Amino acid sequence: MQTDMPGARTPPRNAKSRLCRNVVIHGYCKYENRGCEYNHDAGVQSKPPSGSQSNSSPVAETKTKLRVDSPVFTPTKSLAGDILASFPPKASEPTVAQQLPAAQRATYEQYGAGDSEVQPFELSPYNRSGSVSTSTVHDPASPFVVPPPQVGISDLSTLGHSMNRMSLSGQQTLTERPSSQSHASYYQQNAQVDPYFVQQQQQQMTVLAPQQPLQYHLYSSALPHISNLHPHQKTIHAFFMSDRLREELQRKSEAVQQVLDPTSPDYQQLPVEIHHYHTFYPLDLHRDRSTKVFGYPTWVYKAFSSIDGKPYVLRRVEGFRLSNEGAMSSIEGWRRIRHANIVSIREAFTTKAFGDHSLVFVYDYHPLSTTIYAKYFSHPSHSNTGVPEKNLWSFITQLASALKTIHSAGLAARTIEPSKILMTGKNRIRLNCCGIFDMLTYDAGKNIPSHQQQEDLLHFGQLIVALACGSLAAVHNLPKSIEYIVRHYSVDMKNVILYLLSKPSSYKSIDDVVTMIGPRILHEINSAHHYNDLLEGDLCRELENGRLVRLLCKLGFINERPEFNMDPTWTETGDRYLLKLFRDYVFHQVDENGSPIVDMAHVIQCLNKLDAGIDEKLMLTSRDEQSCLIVTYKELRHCIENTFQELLKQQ
Ligand SMILES: Nc1ncnc2c1ncn2[C@@H]1O[C@H](COP(=O)(O)OP(=O)(O)OP(=O)(O)O)[C@@H](O)[C@H]1O
Repeated sequence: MQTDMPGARTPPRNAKSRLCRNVVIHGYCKYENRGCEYNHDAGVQSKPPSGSQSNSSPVAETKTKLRVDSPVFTPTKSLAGDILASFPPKASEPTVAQQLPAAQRATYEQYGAGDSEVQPFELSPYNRSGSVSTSTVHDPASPFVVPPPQVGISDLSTLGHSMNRMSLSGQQTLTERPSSQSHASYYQQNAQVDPYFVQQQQQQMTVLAPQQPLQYHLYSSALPHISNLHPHQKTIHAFFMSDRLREELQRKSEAVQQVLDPTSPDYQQLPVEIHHYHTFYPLDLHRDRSTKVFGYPTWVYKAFSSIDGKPYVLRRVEGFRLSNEGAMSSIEGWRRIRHANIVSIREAFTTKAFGDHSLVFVYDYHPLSTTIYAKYFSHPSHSNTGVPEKNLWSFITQLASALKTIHSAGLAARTIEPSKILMTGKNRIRLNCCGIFDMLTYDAGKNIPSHQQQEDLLHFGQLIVALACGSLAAVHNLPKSIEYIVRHYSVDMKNVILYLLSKPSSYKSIDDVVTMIGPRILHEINSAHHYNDLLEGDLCRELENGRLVRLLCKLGFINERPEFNMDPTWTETGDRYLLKLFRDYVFHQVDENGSPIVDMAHVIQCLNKLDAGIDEKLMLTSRDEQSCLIVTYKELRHCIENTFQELLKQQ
């Protein structure tokens, strides 16, 4: 093996006919005239064919092979300069900053990135295509705006944080903003407070791109049927959760991120912030305010908390003036209840931010949920199609479980009615709006939970009758409805209904219902465990991807870093240079026509091998195709670990 110190080892006999490795790596050998025995005429070395990034081609194998663990592998600065010089930005090409959208460019220049004359990195093809956009996505037919998918929760919490800071330093508190003041003028007034936030708002207000449907199947399109796979072989689908689940989760995430179109009248009317909640988004889309459940008009909004950045549901009871401060304590018992079939309540407060006296209840937000009413009773086509018995038993089991917990805590649900039972997934229901009645009808010492618990059981029975008969009117003609149920459902179902509808008595309790439905509870547990297994299987597949994402993040921290430790050539030297070539090897391969090879399987395979640090060798070729390096994944893994540690130390 060669070294750059002549005499360190005795050169082989045929040294004169072998190209000096210093010439290959550095472009010159400083020992050329000081005793180095090797050939320094680079012209004798044949140029490798173009497109030679391919994995171990026979032609490439004949090139000079270098190992990463050889004593010399730190190209001098001049080499780094050469490498950069071989990729000069074309004068006619727009600079990095010029290629960014205006808003991003401002940020880019603000951080001084645009100042440096030559950026030692190129824009990736993704940037060039401009496919990554920060513009707000807008459906012309809808007053609502869906932020682009890449805006994550972290972005939302940043927004919340910005708002927080704004409220801390602003002249006027946000909570009591006069309703006549528009959002736009409010932001203009506060422009000096938080330019970042205002810039974001202005961008949202002016850049309303047409809504693009989310592409749910970007990385695992349907495959032809593949049989005879070896046990160790996997298709690309095996690395991702099922399409159905992914689509569902993405839709939910989209719903979480949905915000109001700033130009819509709704947006102008809503307060910017109440308490520590901001970014209000109405969830009840029908305009007529019903008072039939609570006796007051109610409004439901999704909003984000600036304390934890999470979305919550704020239910506003309009025009309710709280006369007894003690009523607030009635919420305490509810706050302690955590149950899979009850929408958890977080807090309640009064506000005048809507221009009236309102009482606001804060609940957990369950994206894309609907109500039993909307699902089974809102459409004419729903009538007379009762819920299948299997599903009905599942609902009964879930509600009985929720009621058992509520009654055991000495409380009563008081909201067992179709529009207040939330469906948060397939056959998954949750009791909503718990605790509201307790506060609205608070009369210290006069609330009688046992009486209200009996009412809960009665309403429970009425709900099952309505669901079984497919009509809300079924409860008004019970004999006929029971007759229908006897014909279409099991005897057990009839018995449970009759028990629930029987006269209130001190012996009637949810415990009896739980005993009656015992076998169905076992069935429900079994189904829940099956579903749990299914989800765990999906999670296992994604587990591997989490590992690869961590690896990709490390590579991202290292690759193309403009400078490190005052050294602008840092990424072009030593271990980092190898990692750069590895990145090209994984992502930037081209075929014989120069077209990009977009092969997910290759990427996943390479990253898995890198993560495992196996001994398999691969050949990396420099971008000018003048040199190639044979390294093992194990060595590359060391490179990543060492370099990443180096970065961490400088934090
Ligand atoms: N905790 C929650 N998480 C997610 N969405 C919710 C939550 N609570 C309510 N919603 C949504 O808000 C919508 C409106 O709720 P609401 O209770 O007002 O129902 P409604 O059918 O409009 O009843 P009403 O006629 O009494 O106003 C529901 O359809 C539901 O999708």
